[in-house]
Amino acid sequence: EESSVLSRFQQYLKINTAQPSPRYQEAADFLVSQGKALSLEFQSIELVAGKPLVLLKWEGTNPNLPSILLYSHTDVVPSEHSKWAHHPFSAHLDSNGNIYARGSQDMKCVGMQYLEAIRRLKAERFRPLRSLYLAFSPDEEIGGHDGAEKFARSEIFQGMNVGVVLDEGLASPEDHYRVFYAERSPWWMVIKAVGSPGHGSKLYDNSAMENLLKSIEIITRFRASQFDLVKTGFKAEGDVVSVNMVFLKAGTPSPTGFVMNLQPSEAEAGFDIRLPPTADPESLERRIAEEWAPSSRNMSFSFKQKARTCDKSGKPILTKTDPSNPWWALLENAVQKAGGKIGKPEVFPAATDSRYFRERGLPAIGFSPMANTPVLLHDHNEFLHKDEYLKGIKIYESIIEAYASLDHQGRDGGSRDEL
Ligand code: MET
Ligand SMILES: [Zn+2]
Ligand SMILES: [Zn+2]
Repeated sequence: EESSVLSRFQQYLKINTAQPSPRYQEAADFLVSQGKALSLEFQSIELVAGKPLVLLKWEGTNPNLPSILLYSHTDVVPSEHSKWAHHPFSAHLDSNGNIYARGSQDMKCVGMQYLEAIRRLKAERFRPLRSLYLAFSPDEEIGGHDGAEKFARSEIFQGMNVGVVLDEGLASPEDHYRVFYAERSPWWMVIKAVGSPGHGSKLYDNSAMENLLKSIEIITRFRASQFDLVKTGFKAEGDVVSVNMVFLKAGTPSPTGFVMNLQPSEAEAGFDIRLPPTADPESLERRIAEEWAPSSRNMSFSFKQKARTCDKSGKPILTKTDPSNPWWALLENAVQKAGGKIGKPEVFPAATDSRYFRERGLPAIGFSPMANTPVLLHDHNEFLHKDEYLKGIKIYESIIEAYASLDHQGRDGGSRDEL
C-alpha cells in the first residue's frame, strides 16, 4: 500500500508545472482522475483560459452547514536543474527515503495528502457531516491573480458556502509542526534612477549609477536594522519588514558584455519587500518616496505587486487563534490526537493564497505537516522524507475527520464580518 501512496505522489511531482509555463492541463487531468477514483464530484474550471482550477467535492450529510476548503496550488517555482543532485521532476526516492522534487514541499505534498487522507476516510466508511471541497489552483507563485484571487471572488466560490480554508505552511526542522494565522504582504518594487551619461573617466555628480547606489545604501541600512531585530531575538521573521534586492539592471550592452567607458543614463534595481500585517503601509510608502527613491535624486519607483496589509476598515488581515475561532482549537487537537505537536501560531514570512480568503473575512490556516525537515521551498534540492509525507496523511485524516464533523455553525474566526 505504501508504495502505491508514494507512487501517486511521485506521479504528481513529475508533472512539470514550473512557472512561467506550467503544464496545467496535465496536472488537471491527473487531479481529475484522482477525484474520479475516489468517487468525488469533479470540475475543472477555467476562470482564465489555459489555467484550469480543479475543484473536487465530497458532499456532507448536512450540506447546509458551511463547508471546508482544502486548498493547494498546482504551480511551482522554476529550478536550476544542473544544480540539483537529482532532476527536479524525477521525483527520485533515494536510499535514505527522501523524495527529491520541485514541489515536494511547496506544495504538491499537501494537495496529495488531502487526497490520500480522503481515500483512507472513505475506506473506513467515514461520512462527513459538512461538505468538503478540494481546490487545486493555478498561478500562486506569480501572485494568484488568475487563480485564488479570481476564485475567491467568483460565484462558484460564493455557492460553496465555505466556512474555513486550510492552505500551505512551512516545513519545520524541529519535531513540532508550524502553523500560520496571517502572512506578510508582498510588495515587489522597482526603483529607477536617471542621470546624464558621460565618459567613463569623468567624475561628476548625479549620475544614474550614483543615484541608484545611494538608494541601495539607504535600503541596506534599513534592512540591517530589521534583520538585527530578528538576530537578537526581539522579533520573529514574520514580524519585521524584509527587503531584499533581487535584480540590478544597468549598463550599455556590447557584443562582448558591457561598454566599459560609458556611464549609463539609467539604472534600475528590484526589491522583494514583505510587510507584516501590523506594519503601517503608509509610513513605508512615505519612506520609499522620501528616502529610497526621491524624485529630488532623479529617482522613481513602481510596484509589480502590492498586496494590501489591512482590510477596508484598517484592521490587519488575520485569522483568530483564540477560542472565538473553533477551527483553531479543532486543528490543534486533531494534530495532537494523531501524534503530532504544534508550535506557537506565526505570521507566514512569505505570501500564500490564503490572503484572498482572509480578505473575504474567512478564517484560513497555513499548515503543511512537515516536521524534522529542512525548509527548502524555492531552494535547490527540495525534498521531503517519505515517512514525513506518510505521517502527514494521518494528520490530515484526523483534521478532516474533526472539521467535517463539527456540528455547530462555525463560520467564526475570520478577521472581520462577511462582505
Ligand atoms: N508564494 C510566493 C512568495 O511568497 C508568491 C507570492 S505572490 C506575491 O513569494
Ligand atoms: Zn506555495
Ligand atoms: Zn512557493
